[in-house]
Amino acid sequence: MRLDVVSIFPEYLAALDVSLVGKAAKSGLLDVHLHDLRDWTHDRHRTVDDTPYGGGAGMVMKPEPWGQALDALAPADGPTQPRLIVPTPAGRPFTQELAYELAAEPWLAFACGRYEGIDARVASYAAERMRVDEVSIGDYVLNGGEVAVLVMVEAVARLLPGVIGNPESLAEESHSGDGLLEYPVYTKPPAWRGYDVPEVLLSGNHGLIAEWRHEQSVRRTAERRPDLLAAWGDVLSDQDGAEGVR
Ligand SMILES: Nc1nc2cc(Br)ccc2s1
Repeated sequence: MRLDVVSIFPEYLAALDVSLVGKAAKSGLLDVHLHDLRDWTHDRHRTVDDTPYGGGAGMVMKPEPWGQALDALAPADGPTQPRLIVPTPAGRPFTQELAYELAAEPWLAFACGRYEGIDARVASYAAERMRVDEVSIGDYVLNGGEVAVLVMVEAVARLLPGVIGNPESLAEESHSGDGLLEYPVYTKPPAWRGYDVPEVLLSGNHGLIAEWRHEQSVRRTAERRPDLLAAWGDVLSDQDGAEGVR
């Protein structure tokens, strides 16, 4: 997968060279290209923003640099086009489902907005030749799209075949196929500061363990994300809670 990221702070994306994503890049699974939007400005101050039409506080990112950046990294007469992702608080929610969808794309481009956002005509211009998704990573406002890109790139990259060691671990994560939150996990020692690992996990009875884990997932989802529980009936039992038996 090729990834292009355009930002006025490309150094913000240096984190993509670290850890799992960095390993994927070094192994050739990811081909990451960072671009400084100011490379497509032509005035002495390398201006990328201006005051908003219609008034209001803050500044808006000018369309010209973005248009030239998109034309440079994805020429209109090129053989293929990227899928353009524009992080914005006003976007569609970024979900695990969307992460899987993006992981299937051969080429993603990310446009990192700053200030009050990017002139709306840029997305319209881009949509003439590439798929454009304006995406939100949550109902809060950041100072720019760079952090959102780091979140989305990590969520997408880890789904690429060969990036994480044990693909089986993807199946049981929160927000994986069954729509439930992940069950609580434990490791040695069996007793720690007055907390014991739930007995069922030490039993070796894989059927009981699977049943306990499912019930814990449902319990957690009901407590923390009842909105996700719409598809599940009340299968909670009155077994010991996940905090362990004191
Ligand atoms: N939650 C989010 N906040 C922001 C702010 C700006 Br400015 C650009 C993108 C995003 S995504």
